[in-house]
Amino acid sequence: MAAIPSHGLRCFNSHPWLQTLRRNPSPHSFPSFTSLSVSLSSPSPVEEDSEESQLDTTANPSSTNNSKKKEGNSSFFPKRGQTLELVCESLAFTGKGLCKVSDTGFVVMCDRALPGERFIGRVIRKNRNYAEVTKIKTISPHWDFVEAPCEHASHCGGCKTQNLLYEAQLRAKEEQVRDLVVRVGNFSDKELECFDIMKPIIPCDSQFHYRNKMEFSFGSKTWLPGGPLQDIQNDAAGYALGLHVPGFFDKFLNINKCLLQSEPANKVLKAIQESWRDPNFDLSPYDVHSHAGFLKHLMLRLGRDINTGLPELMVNFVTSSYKPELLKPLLEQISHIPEVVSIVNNINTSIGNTSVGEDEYTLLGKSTITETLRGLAFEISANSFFQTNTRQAEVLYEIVEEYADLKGDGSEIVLDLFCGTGTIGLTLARRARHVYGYEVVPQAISDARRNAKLNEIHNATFVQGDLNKIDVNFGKDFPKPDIVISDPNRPGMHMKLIKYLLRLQSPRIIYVSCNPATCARDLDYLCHGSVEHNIKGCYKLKRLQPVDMFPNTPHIECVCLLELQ
Ligand SMILES: C[S@@+](CC[C@H](N)C(=O)[O-])C[C@H]1O[C@@H](n2cnc3c(N)ncnc32)[C@H](O)[C@@H]1O
Repeated sequence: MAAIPSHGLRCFNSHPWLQTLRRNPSPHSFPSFTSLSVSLSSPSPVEEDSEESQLDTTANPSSTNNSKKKEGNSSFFPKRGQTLELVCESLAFTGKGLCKVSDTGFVVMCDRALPGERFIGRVIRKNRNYAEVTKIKTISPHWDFVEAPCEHASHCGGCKTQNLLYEAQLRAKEEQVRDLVVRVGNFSDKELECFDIMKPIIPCDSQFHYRNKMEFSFGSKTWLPGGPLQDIQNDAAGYALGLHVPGFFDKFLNINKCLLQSEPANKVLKAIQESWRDPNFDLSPYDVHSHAGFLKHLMLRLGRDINTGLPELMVNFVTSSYKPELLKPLLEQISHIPEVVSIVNNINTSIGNTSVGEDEYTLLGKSTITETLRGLAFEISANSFFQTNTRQAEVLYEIVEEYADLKGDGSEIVLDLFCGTGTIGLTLARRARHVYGYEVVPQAISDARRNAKLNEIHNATFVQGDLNKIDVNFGKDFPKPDIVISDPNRPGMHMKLIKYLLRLQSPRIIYVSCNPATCARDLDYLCHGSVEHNIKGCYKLKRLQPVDMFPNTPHIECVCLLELQ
């Protein structure tokens, strides 16, 4: 397993602002996790200003800053719509650029501002102790600039850091994890360092084409970068098939090719792009305002044939009703592509934006695809969770196995919480007495059970259930585990589960996380407790391994090893 040298510590020390923020937590310091997450979870999108035409011409940006200097640090708070000249100091958690207003130190966050970049931003949102701006003009570029290979890179919500050198992306991610573990998790830099807890981030060998699953949305209005919405309703030329414009549920950037997904997936996307607007097909995109229209999402998922190792692709059309005859012409365009082995149709009649259907029909080929991970075969259906970067998932699971450190004599019990299709539990089952997996999605549980059979694993039990709703009876159906694996999705663990784990006192917990902020919070609860929640921590953080599963995006994965004190 390749690891790059630890940039984190070096970089951390070379950023005096970060030290200052920690030493001097003032109202103008870095936005707290809580305030940041509030603003993220309840965004009130403000239209992005379009380029310089929107610039406040009555005051040049530097004079704006100068006039504010006179007001003094404590009273400085920018107004909505105000323009500021800013320099991005670092990438904060969620991938936004963190800037400070000169002299006042007031913190401003800007999407797509990268470290070292000098730019003019307009205030679009004010939070308790920081503001958010939209970039309207770059004055000088960021450090570590590289040309982004994708034409959509500067607008698409998928890749936000494509034009940042990969080593700089890794450095920033490592810094963010360290920062959150210190600020939110209440671990000291010293203990992370002295006890060799935090490991250097593990890079991803492929920075493109690494995603095995992409979900594109159909929309009735294409958004063109820098321009107004193409408001030509009912005109197929204005229809979009692509990704959401960041922060907007109703604007779509039309995408013909995505560099994060595989070549076979791009072949399918191209074939559909070239045909779905054909008026003879009578296909309409679903409109999120009027709730009229048929096509909602196109999900493309890549696996491999477990015998030949050849790629196999699932195409999932999510539609608002079941009208297979309408999809027929599209099927004709893609069924000849050799990698396409499964075409399914999820029917989602809700007005929400989700791609999970209430009903699913197999229109062509198989209802699942397969993939091989750490020597085991897995069947994956359209709506089951499966790690989206297969190669890096192998790296992640190898770390989990290392941290689990099973004796291999078949004496130990493993509890796999948030087990998805059972991938982690099944890779450990070979060396355990029994694995118990819990997961909320019924389809994932059936996949997990089928996967156990497929691999002739007979010592694994998978149970469907909501881990946010456990009661005092949870845990009565299985023996006390020696090792708990917990791999929640972004919101992290519910307090009920934290309390259960603190009562359970299993010797070892391996916490796999795709959100370092909630991970840091949960580590704090498990290790230090919380007066507010009336819990006493009883674990010690032994290892924290960040893994880059998602190059060119702000997402970070971590594996943490906790031992009972
Ligand atoms: C990050 S995935 C991990 C899956 C699996 N460990 C893996 O590596 O493939 C999180 C899983 O938690 C499940 N999940 C989310 N909320 C849940 C809840 N409240 N109770 C149980 N499972 C939940 C999701 O369906 C998903 O399969």
